[in-house]
Amino acid sequence: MDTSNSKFTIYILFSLLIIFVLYIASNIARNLPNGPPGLPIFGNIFDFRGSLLHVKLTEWSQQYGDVFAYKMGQSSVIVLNSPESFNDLFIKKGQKYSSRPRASNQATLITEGARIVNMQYGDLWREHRKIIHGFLGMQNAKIFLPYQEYESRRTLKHLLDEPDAFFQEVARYSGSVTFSMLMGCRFDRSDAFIPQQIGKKMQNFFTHIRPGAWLVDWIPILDYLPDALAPWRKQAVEIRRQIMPFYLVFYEQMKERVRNGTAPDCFVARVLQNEGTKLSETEYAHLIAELITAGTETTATTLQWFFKAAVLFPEQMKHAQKEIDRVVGRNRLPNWEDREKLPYLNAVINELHRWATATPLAFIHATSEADVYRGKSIPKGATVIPNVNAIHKNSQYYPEPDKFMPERFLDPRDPRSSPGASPGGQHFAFGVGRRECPGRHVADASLYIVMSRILWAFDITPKPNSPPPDGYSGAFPVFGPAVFQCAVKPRNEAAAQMIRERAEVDRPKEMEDSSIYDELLAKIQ
Ligand code: HEM
Repeated sequence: MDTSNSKFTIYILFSLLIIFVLYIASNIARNLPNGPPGLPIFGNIFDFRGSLLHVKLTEWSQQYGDVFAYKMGQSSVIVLNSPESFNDLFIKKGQKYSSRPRASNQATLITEGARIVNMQYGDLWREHRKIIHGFLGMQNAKIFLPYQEYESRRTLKHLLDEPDAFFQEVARYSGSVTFSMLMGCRFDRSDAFIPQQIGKKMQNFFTHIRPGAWLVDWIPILDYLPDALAPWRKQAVEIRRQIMPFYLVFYEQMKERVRNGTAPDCFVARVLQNEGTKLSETEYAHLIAELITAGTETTATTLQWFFKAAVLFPEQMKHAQKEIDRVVGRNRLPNWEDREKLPYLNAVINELHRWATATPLAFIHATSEADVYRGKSIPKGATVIPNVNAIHKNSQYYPEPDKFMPERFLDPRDPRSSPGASPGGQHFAFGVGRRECPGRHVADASLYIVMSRILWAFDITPKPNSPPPDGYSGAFPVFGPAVFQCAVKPRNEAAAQMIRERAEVDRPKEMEDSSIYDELLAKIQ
């Protein structure tokens, strides 16, 4: 090797050493919570290759404890993995921990800053949340009941006619409940076009707005490049163009019908008629997109997990069926009044949220002020991840976490309850604190009525030689089970007869059929 080459090598090694020392020193000076060591400049970016975020973070929680930090490029990410840290930070210090990450200009190009799910904590978020609460709050959620009641009977009929289509049918059910309320229209077929599209649009949307989806999210200096050298900006606008025209069809159509007096009585029409609502056109369109997506996908996914739980844990489902038969009898379907007499079924619903959490990381939070927690610094603007999955899968909080044990959610006075088997009878599937899911009461009622009736009417069993595979379908933040098959058979002929008799009666009011949108949607595909 000649001397100039060896001088160059020494120079490079020395520079790398300096960068490394500065990186370690800056981390020590920042006094972040401990966590996995990363690379200078890149942080832990390369640690996530080939693994799902919630799986990797749960692995790390076992190594680094209930509060740890890691680096994505220059940004700090704090991960909370225990009910105590959720309580201390999201609830007691909700003022500081209820924002969303600011890092992504890419996400802003896609959402136009108008989606509540990734809105900063502040006035605009409050305004959107107020409108949503008016629609979904505990009291208002009651106006959903007739739709849930009717659509759940339609689900029984569809399962009777096409038992293999249960994956699509639950998407139809939850989409139809949401659309009845939002748009005054419903879906009649399990393979209806709109619910399937909502699933696809949602995946495309979240894949590209989640923090870290783009390299520039983690290396913000790249954002100073002009448009000609930053093709990712054009890509973000293109993603918006793939998603928003679908939702704009519903918005524009309803606006027109409100104008000419032909709109059905529904939430979107009422919001558009309300002069007091202070949203811009863009915000309206995104609000509708948001509610359609959030209302449909999460509930549908939870119901897909329910079918999987039924296949894997037949004994627990038999217990629930026995309880339903005892309380309801075999001469009518379960109804709303039965709920308080069905503690085991309620425990099945809670355990379902725990065992297979549809949103395993809830949604990503960020700090709006700097803070100190357990002697460690949490910077202003840090990403904070509620790792619900790590709590739900931790045997310290839920012994034998892989088992489906509704007993952990029974009242401790119930002799069947397993003592100390859940922290305060709680799960965290809807998030906690100020960003907690505003749709949880609606979701809860949707799940109760359809699950109680499916268990009343059907036995769900494995198909010979096709056990459900492990793994997931979907993408951050909503994960369902990998597609599987099962047998869905009426428990007896009388149950099948009851399903047929009750399928069409007592329609809540004349709903439009979603096919009125088909022609408009076809134009934008
Ligand atoms: C089983 C069903 C559901 C699950 C598991 C679920 C779960 C969640 C979770 C984990 C969050 C994020 C909480 C956080 O940031 O900490 C959330 C937010 C949200 N959910 Fe749900 N959800 C469900 C149903 C619904 C329904 C039916 C609606 C509306 C019709 C809805 C509307 C929303 C909205 C608008 C937000 C954003 C709130 C904000 O950022 O302030 N969700 N949901």
